[in-house]
Amino acid sequence: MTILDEINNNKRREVAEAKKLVSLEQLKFSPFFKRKINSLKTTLKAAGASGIIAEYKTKSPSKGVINEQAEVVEVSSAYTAAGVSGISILTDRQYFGGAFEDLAKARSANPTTPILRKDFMLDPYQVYEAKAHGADLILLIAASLSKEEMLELSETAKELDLEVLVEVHTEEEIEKLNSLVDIVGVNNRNLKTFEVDLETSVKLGSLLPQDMVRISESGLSSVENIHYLCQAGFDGFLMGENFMKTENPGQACKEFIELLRK
Ligand SMILES: O=P(O)(O)OC[C@@H](O)[C@@H](O)c1c[nH]c2ccccc12
Repeated sequence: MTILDEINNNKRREVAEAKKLVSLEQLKFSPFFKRKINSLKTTLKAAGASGIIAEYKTKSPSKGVINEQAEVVEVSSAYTAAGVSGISILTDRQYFGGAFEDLAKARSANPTTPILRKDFMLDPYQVYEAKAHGADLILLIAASLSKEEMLELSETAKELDLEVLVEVHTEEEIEKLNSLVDIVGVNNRNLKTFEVDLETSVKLGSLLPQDMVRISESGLSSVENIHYLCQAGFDGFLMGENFMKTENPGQACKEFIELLRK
């Protein structure tokens, strides 16, 4: 069994429990259901966009504890002030130390920044959870879902006016895309082995539909990485650990974007 299988099995149990505690109807009472979303697709294509999507993540299966003292409102607000194009908030508690409250807090602190709910989505119920806690977009990991499941989850997202980011890591997974997908993310990290290779982005990027907004995810740590991927046609760059492993992730992000703009 791979770590991804393990995470997904745990997620199925969590979702079954959550459904017993909070019904879909109850989730719909959240005031966040009434807000209009901030489009990541739009901010990534805007003139002068940094393209940086900064992630809030305190631990991970590949690195263990990354940051013990970070505070989500402080970090996410600093990310926005630094000029990010979007923010990614981990909501998986078991493996990534995340929480729904982190998402809701980041939302309230950053009313105009696009925010991704980063989790392992397997059930339409989770799309409602994302909406109820203030997300603008959801992540669908192609390695975990069939083409049919991806379509069903994409349809639910569209019903709730959420954007859909699909993560791919292999050529075969590109076949699972559908017309409701807003953004494709190429994960440089193999979720089965944790190995990171930027060439994954370059190779799969060339196989994606030309007009598809695309981002490169994981293992990015230098301005050179970003320039390289920009030349390969990428519009966005998802960075977590590089900022979160520092004492002041917001400041690290600010300095990075300043360097990028030089
Ligand atoms: O911390 P990094 O190497 O900069 O990576 C960020 C992000 O890409 C990574 O956290 C990630 C990519 N896809 C995921 C799917 C689930 C959880 C986490 C992820």
